[in-house]
Amino acid sequence: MSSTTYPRYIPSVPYSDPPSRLQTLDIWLPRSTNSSDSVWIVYVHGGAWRDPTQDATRCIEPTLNHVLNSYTALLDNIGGIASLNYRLSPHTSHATDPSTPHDSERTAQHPQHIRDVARGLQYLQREYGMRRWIGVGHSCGATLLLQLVAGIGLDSSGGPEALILLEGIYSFPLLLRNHAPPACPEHISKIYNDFIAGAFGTDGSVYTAASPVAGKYDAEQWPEGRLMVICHSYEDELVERAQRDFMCVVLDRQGWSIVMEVGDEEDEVRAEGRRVLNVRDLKGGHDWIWEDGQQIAKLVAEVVERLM
Ligand SMILES: N[C@@H](CC(=O)c1ccccc1NC=O)C(=O)O
Repeated sequence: MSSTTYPRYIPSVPYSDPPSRLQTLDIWLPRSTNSSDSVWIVYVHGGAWRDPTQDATRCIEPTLNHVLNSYTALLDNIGGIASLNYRLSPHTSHATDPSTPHDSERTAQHPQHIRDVARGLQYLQREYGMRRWIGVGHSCGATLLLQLVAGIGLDSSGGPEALILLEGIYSFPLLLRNHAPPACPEHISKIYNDFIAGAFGTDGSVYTAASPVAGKYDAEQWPEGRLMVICHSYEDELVERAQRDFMCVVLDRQGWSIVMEVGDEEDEVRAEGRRVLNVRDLKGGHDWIWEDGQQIAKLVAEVVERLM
């Protein structure tokens, strides 16, 4: 007879019916039972909605190792850690793994990505009793988490208590404008146009409506929201600071209290009804941030502690 031991890692769990290759998630459980107060961490990877080399397992691994090795006290408050895959958009020019037109896992278009993410979260709520949770998203993973709480491309939305947003894309029109010639070389501009068109089609009005900056983040739309930590590194060579600045303006207008400094007394998320937006600078290049994972683990530990 086999007994289940903890901590327990469960890879590639299908969350859809019928199951499919990328409608899966990885779960890490610290123990067999959870108190209803415990918080889940849900990671959503980036890769411009199309990069086959950025998946749920690989992208959370460095962060997960830091959490498990360096923040062990934290685990008492964590119900589980999950990392989501979602179906991707085409990437026919990928150097090592180009997509083919008949691969239904790699021909997705908005709102399929966000609907997959929402389905994955519903699965965790249904099958693992996930109640309280914190979303962590890198690049287009940050975009997807804001679309989720704003209900962009969804019939219903469901709420994390906090979001950690890393090097995210929040306005598609601004991203394309900031990567247009002559300031940006033609071949680079084409990459941005290609992945936005791959993920959202070629109708520019969709870009505006689907951008997180067009969403609502007030207490009516997202009642569970208490804390957002929105992060950017000046060394990010792919997503520019203006994306974060634009998102902060939108959140400020919708009643979020911006706190720039660590340990500022304004930063009191325990106060009833307070919605705090922390703006943080990270170090390192766009992908190095998740490849290294140390800064992400530290942020996760901090946010869990502040919510408890
Ligand atoms: N590695 C990606 C590129 C990528 O991820 C990216 C490029 C520019 C700006 C943002 C990006 N990723 C966001 O999720 C690709 O293969 O298309």
